Amino acid sequence: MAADDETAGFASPACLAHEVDPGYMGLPQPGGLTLAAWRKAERERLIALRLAMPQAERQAASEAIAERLAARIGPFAGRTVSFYWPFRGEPDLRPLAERVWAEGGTALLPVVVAKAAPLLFRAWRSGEPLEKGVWNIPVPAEGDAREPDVVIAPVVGYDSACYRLGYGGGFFDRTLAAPGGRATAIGVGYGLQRIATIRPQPYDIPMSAVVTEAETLTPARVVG
Ligand SMILES: Nc1nc2c(c(=O)[nH]1)N(C=O)[C@@H](CNc1ccc(C(=O)N[C@@H](CCC(=O)O)C(=O)O)cc1)CN2
Ligand SMILES: Nc1ncnc2c1ncn2[C@@H]1O[C@H](COP(=O)(O)OP(=O)(O)OP(=O)(O)O)[C@@H](O)[C@H]1O
Repeated sequence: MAADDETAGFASPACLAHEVDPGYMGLPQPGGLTLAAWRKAERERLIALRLAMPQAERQAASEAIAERLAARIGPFAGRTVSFYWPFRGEPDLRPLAERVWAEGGTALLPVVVAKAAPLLFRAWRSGEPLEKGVWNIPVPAEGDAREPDVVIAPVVGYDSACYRLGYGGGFFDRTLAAPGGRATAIGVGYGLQRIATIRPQPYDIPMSAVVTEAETLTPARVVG
């Protein structure tokens, strides 16, 4: 009854461990997998699903995503928007990066400086030199570090609360959590990458929106 529900003067229990996914502490999950093993298996499954999409479908979806993104972010003039060099079947948004330049904005690409460190961003426009960075990802060969106003983050998986599952490096989470960071993060992916929950952890930062070919999802509601 009510008396049993009383917290006896405490605003919250002394230990919040029960609110954290047991996998975060390395404990086994109900399904028998640790959080890390579950995420690894989900990543492999979702990347395979994405790669199985026919190229023409990925292309059409990329164009639809670009349109939704432009509507969500624009106008671009005077703003810095970070993109990414697509791999493993990620949506190709490079034409949108060109549009950002054409409309007076600045497109950036992320650079992995070191594992377990925040990303750095450099301006890049089609035709400018790239070099191979960590994991052979092409990155701008030169240029000062720039601060993005908007970070477009490709998802491996996402859920209805706009949490993003990435490749497991924690790069975007660290970048968004870095002191002085003020970027708006928008996740992008295909609808087939949606899962019931990414099993968010204390370090996971929700995206302000996730844009797919079919919808623009925000943590509170679907806006279009
Ligand atoms: N296109 C694109 N560029 C991007 C990102 C992205 O998600 N997409 N990133 C978003 O963060 C950063 C790179 N993040 C990455 C993180 C892990 C791996 C990777 O291949 N990891 C190995 C495992 C490494 C390990 O366990 O230490 C693997 O998956 O085999 C690649 C890129 C910056 N650039
Ligand atoms: N702000 C942070 N500070 C320190 N460690 C962090 C932070 N964010 C994430 N991590 C660490 O990074 C690791 C990977 O995180 P996670 O599984 O969320 O990666 P991801 O978001 O899928 O990867 P990515 O962003 O590279 O695509 C976690 O083990 C976590 O401990």
